[in-house]
Amino acid sequence: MSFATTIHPLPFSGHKLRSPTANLSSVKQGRVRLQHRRGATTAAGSMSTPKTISFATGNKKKLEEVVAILAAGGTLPFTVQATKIDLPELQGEAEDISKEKCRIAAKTIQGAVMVEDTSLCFNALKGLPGPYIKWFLDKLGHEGLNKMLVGFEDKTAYAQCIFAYTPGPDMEPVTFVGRTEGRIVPARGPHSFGWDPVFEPDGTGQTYAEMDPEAKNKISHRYRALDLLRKYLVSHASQDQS
Ligand SMILES: O=c1[nH]c(=O)c2ncn([C@@H]3O[C@H](COP(=O)(O)OP(=O)(O)OP(=O)(O)O)[C@@H](O)[C@H]3O)c2[nH]1
Ligand SMILES: [Mg+2]
Repeated sequence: MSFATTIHPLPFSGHKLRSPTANLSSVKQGRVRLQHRRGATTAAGSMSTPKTISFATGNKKKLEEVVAILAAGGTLPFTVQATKIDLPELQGEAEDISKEKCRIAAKTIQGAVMVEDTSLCFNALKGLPGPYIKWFLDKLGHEGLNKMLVGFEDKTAYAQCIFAYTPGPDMEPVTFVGRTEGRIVPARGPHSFGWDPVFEPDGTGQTYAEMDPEAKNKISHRYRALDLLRKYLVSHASQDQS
């Protein structure tokens, strides 16, 4: 399989995606173009990777990281298009949540789509808050997340990202799980993204919030899951570009 080695990350809607102050509405329908060149053979029919895949999310920070991770990862034979959708916060097991978000997004978009769902799992609490971290963070804040573990010696936790991808509505999504192990600590670093200040990945001595974005994007739960999805999409890409 041979794909071009050049990558052409185009800004999501007029460069605004890279700005921390970017408005979500400004990234609607933004895109990163990752160009391909001629290959040799054709991959499997209806399941081959489409030329354009929507990344559906309502979270601009996720979008920024996904763009940066894909742009750093080399050539891709498809274009990723950011699509702002208010996806429901579902209940259940993390993988089922991600799949269902994907089905809903594919039905809404009527096309190929990827989504992700992120969990923050405390080992002392057998994986909770997990996919419900959004509400726990919202209601309790960083201090409250720490207080949840006051009665436990075990402060270890893992950040988990599950990407779900489908080539289109009516097709079963496939999922890709990325985990980063760490522990919950009192908040350190800028408060620019969710629970980043209270999660310290193992072996780094820094919270996600204290790390350079490039450093986070090399070890993060999101990077690990997206790397698996990227490899899947590349391996399923049609190489017949003539
Ligand atoms: O500090 C953080 N570092 C991260 O790397 C990260 N990734 C996600 N989150 C937050 O964890 C919850 C997941 O919920 P979530 O997956 O449903 O996301 P969401 O509702 O914001 O977007 P989406 O569902 O439209 O894609 C939400 O509060 C997100 O803001 C993060 N916080
Ligand atoms: Mg959500």
